[in-house]
Amino acid sequence: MTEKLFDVVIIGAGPVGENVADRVVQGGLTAAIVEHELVGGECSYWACMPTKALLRDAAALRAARALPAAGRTVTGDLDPATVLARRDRFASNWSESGQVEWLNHAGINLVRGHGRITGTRTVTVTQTDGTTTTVQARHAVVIATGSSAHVPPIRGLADVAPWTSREAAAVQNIPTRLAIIGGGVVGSEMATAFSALGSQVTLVSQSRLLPGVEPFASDQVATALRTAGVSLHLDVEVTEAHRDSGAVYLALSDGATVEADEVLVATGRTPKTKDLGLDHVGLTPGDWLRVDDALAVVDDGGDRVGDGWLYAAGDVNKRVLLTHHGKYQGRALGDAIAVRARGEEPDLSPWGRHAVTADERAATQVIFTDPEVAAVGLSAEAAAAAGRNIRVVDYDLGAVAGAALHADDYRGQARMVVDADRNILIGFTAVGPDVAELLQAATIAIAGEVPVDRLWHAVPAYPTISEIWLRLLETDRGSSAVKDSGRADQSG
Ligand SMILES: Cc1cc2nc3c(=O)[nH]c(=O)nc-3n(C[C@H](O)[C@H](O)[C@H](O)COP(=O)(O)OP(=O)(O)OC[C@H]3O[C@@H](n4cnc5c(N)ncnc54)[C@H](O)[C@@H]3O)c2cc1C
Ligand SMILES: NC(=O)c1ccc[n+]([C@@H]2O[C@H](COP(=O)([O-])OP(=O)(O)OC[C@H]3O[C@@H](n4cnc5c(N)ncnc54)[C@H](O)[C@@H]3O)[C@@H](O)[C@H]2O)c1
Repeated sequence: MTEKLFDVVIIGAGPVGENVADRVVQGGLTAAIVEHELVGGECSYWACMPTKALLRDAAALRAARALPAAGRTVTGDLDPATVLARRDRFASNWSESGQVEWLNHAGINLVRGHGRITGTRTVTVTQTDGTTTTVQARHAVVIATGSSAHVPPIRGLADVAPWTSREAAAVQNIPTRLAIIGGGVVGSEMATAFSALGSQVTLVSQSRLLPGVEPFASDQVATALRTAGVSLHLDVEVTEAHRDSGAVYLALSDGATVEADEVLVATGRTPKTKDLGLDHVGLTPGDWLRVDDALAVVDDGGDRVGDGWLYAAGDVNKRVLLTHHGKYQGRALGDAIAVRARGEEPDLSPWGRHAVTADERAATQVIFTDPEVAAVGLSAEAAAAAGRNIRVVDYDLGAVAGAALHADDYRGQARMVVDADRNILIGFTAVGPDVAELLQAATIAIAGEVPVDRLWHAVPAYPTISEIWLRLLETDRGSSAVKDSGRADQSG
């Protein structure tokens, strides 16, 4: 057995673990990162990048077809093989060499193998040949082990060899018929992608589509999927699955049966904490890790584990299961650990240098369906449930001149949620073609707590889709209802 000593030990070299390690090293400490699969994690090889590559060609095709002359130049269909080849490049052909090179360049020590906590500030790493290395941390151990697909206990499901998001993201042969269980972000994006790539898609979900976003956004995505030929069974459960002569059959709670060639399970995530040695620190293996404001791991009573040497960042702490928020946590945490190692206190006040305030107040997400959904902060429902005194302002995006110019028959909607007591924005959602890039303006307004009256002076350029801001602000002041009356305002 080998023994090693570093200032900080991080378990998991996904995007979050890499960011923690980078900030720790930038702060003058030594760091080891433990990885048992590919350096780069889920996002790089089976999630964000490959899935967006599966979706991008179809979005470009739709954009061209929404214009009369450009649309006439598009005469063929998507070639799945070419799309998959580009997807392979965006998954780095499942090679981690570039990421390992980056670790070396950043001065981060890679320890290969499966990490388990075996004592105070101690991680034991087991290599595939069974040899072990004990890695001791002077200051902190950070768990950044991420999450994997949750497969629900539906009778027969495990026996039909269901796909998870991994098999879908790395698909080599597009199935003729694809059934999807789950209508969240993964289910909706995969339905969009596989339908565009030629599969006949049937999606079954026990809730409405995209239950986490404003209902008007889910409705528009559901309508578009149905128009594209996707069969949606919403608010319905799958009661049983079986395979017969190659085909998969799903029995639904409303009596219907779905027949497909493959079935994708997209019903949420489970934390990678089962075999992590959590029992050595009094926690239950398999649970999500609870953390406090400093991202220190706490027990059920809210007390820090040990004397506060154990932290958790990214998917595994269940705060926000998104790469960019996990990386944000990783930057804050890495810097805070370095500050503490110097004997100083981190700034954990709201919006402070080492706080992760945006997780609660300004979490951002783009869902790359067609139309896209872009959301930040609170939905109207979540704000009301939190007891906030709010104003909700809606506007038809298709009535904005820039949007009408962008695509014929542009359909979309935007909503801002205003804290009526403080007169600041606390939520924004847009649904429509190419709304992703609208999000950062809303994010800055929310994180900056910019008074709505000052937003009047952020004048959007004409004719861009960003003029939605002017229209929302006018509507908030009650001054535009007559002028636009749901038609494109082409006068500016
Ligand atoms: C299909 C899909 C699409 C997505 N698309 C997006 C998107 O477009 N944008 C977005 O922001 N988010 C997206 N996400 C979410 C995103 O993938 C995750 O939020 C992100 O990967 C979390 O990063 P992480 O570092 O916490 O965990 P991971 O990326 O899962 O990395 C954890 C790492 O830890 C390693 N590990 C685990 N246990 C051990 C152990 N005991 N010892 C050693 N190593 C270990 C794993 O092998 C892995 O490399 C998507 C998710 C899915 C499923
Ligand atoms: N563009 C992006 O940012 C992006 C893309 C993909 C995934 N992600 C992240 O990955 C995570 C996982 O996504 P997900 O879609 O797996 O989870 P999710 O929690 O977003 O959605 C799960 C869906 O499955 C349904 N469901 C659960 N159990 C079911 C059952 N037994 N039968 C039928 N339906 C059932 C739920 O009602 C819900 O609609 C999310 O947190 C998401 O943010 C992000």
